[in-house]
Amino acid sequence: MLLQGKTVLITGASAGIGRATAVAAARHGADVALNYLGDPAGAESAVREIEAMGRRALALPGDVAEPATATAFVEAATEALGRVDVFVNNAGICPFHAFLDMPTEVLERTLRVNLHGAFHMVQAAANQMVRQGGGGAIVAVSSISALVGGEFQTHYTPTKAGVHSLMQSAAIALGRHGIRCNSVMPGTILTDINKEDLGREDGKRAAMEARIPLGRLGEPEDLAGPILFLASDLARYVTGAALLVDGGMFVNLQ
Ligand SMILES: NC(=O)C1=CN([C@@H]2O[C@H](COP(=O)(O)OP(=O)(O)OC[C@H]3O[C@@H](n4cnc5c(N)ncnc54)[C@H](O)[C@@H]3O)[C@@H](O)[C@H]2O)C=CC1
Ligand SMILES: C[C@H](O)[C@@H]1OC(=O)[C@H](O)[C@@H]1O
Repeated sequence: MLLQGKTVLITGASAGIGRATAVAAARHGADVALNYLGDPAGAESAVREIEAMGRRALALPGDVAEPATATAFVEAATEALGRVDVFVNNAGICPFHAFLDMPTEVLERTLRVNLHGAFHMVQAAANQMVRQGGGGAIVAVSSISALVGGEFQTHYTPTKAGVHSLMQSAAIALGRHGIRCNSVMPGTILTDINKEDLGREDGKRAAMEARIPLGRLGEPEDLAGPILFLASDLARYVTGAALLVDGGMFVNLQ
């Protein structure tokens, strides 16, 4: 039990990595507040799964691109669950698009959800942790894409580098309050975000798989362990760090 009696808040938790992490946190003894957008069925099924383990859970809708969502989420979660021990910034989008004709609205939406959303959410969670005292842990879902490029991700990869950078700077700003800030960098994980891209007929999925020394694409549950480790006291002296969770894809140059 890594998070016995702790309260964990997670954004984008109705599906994929966020949902898997929410359920795993409950399995490790935490009560969980889930933010989501546009998928009430996914969020409610996660709540039921968590409650079946005897933990408390609540799902709150909200678009992380709106700054007001952050304070509303943290306030509602704190009122319902009492405090915020762990915050996981996970919500994100990746609408694959070519660079030369990237629509401004696609660029701006991606920046607002992935980067501005992360900033406002982390700030709101950190303020609650400072108010209540006792420290805390923040884990952001960055990406291998913070380190390497993608032809159809010129709007997306800077947001993932930005999230990683946000954790580094926040680690300095919040260390005096006992709040640790780290990021995970997933490789390619099978979720809704890339279902269409990996289904391309030019063999994209096979090409990605061939780069991975462990021989398979990731599953959402592969991220839950590393995120919970960074959130837990096992990582009590880890802050400002980034953990690649990619089956070895990044180091596989040749
Ligand atoms: N799947 C992958 O290969 C990788 C994913 N990531 C990151 O992992 C995070 C989670 O993505 P996945 O689980 O893969 O995708 P997903 O599409 O399964 O889950 C994304 C979640 O974020 C929510 N969301 C999207 N926009 C939102 C908004 N404006 N406000 C609130 N919630 C919103 C969705 O409703 C969903 O619950 C993202 O930040 C993504 O960039 C990073 C590296 C690799
Ligand atoms: C959406 C992509 O398939 C996924 O997201 C990332 O951050 C990495 O680029 C993965 O391949």
